[in-house]
Amino acid sequence: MLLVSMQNVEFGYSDVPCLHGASIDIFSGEFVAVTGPNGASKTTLLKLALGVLQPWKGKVELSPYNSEGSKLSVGYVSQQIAAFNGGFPSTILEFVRSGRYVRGSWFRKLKPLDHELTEQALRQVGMWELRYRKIGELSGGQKQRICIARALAQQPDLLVLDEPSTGMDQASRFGFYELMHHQVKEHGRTVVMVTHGLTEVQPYLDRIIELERKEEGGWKCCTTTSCSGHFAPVGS
Ligand SMILES: Nc1ncnc2c1ncn2[C@@H]1O[C@H](COP(=O)(O)OP(=O)(O)OP(=O)(O)O)[C@@H](O)[C@H]1O
Repeated sequence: MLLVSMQNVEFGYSDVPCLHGASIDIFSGEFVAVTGPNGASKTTLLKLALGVLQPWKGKVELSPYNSEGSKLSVGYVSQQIAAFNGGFPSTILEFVRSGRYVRGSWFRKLKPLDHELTEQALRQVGMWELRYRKIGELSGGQKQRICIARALAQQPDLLVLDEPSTGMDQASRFGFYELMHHQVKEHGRTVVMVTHGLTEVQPYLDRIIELERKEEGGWKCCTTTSCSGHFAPVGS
């Protein structure tokens, strides 16, 4: 099922264009990487796909429904984790649990399932033991993990991640790729991830979307490459 469709999109900031002729499709149940050099408009592409930005020209459609016909839920982890400075007052547990409010009203009472999914997400990213720590005291890689946990706790149909493995050590990165692969293959989620570490993650992917500079005037366009997505976990 087609979740995101972008056709011939043009976009820029103020009157400076940065994306030209961008056409991509994202299907449910795919693990897709978006790659390209710094400033190639990868973040911009994600924001357009999610409807955060509106294209100058062309068409962007985000399906309102998932493959089961329910309302599509989207988890987004942005690049801006530096916002959690030393004074950020929440604990890890409170922050990740707050993701559960995204499913339903902000004023509803949390149920046992909400606590269960919060714990599960924190365990998945290896941060359960640190759950009472203040966010402002965490390292960059730890902050990244709890942002991922908050998105996972929402059980999103579509998970959109902007350079999520930044600040993670190598072992953590591979654990993270495996976790995302599992989310796609076992839970039917769709994962779209901006990355600069393509070589590492490629065995886990179904597809790569690449942003390239166009020769005439620095405009960008997309090419897509299919991958095997046949990563086999150790012991399988
Ligand atoms: N809010 C903004 N206002 C003006 N220009 C912007 C804004 N955000 C991004 N840009 C410009 O748009 C272009 C694409 O930026 P974008 O952040 O999408 O690139 P990126 O591929 O994600 O980069 P990186 O790999 O460095 O994170 C860049 O030239 C950037 O300077």
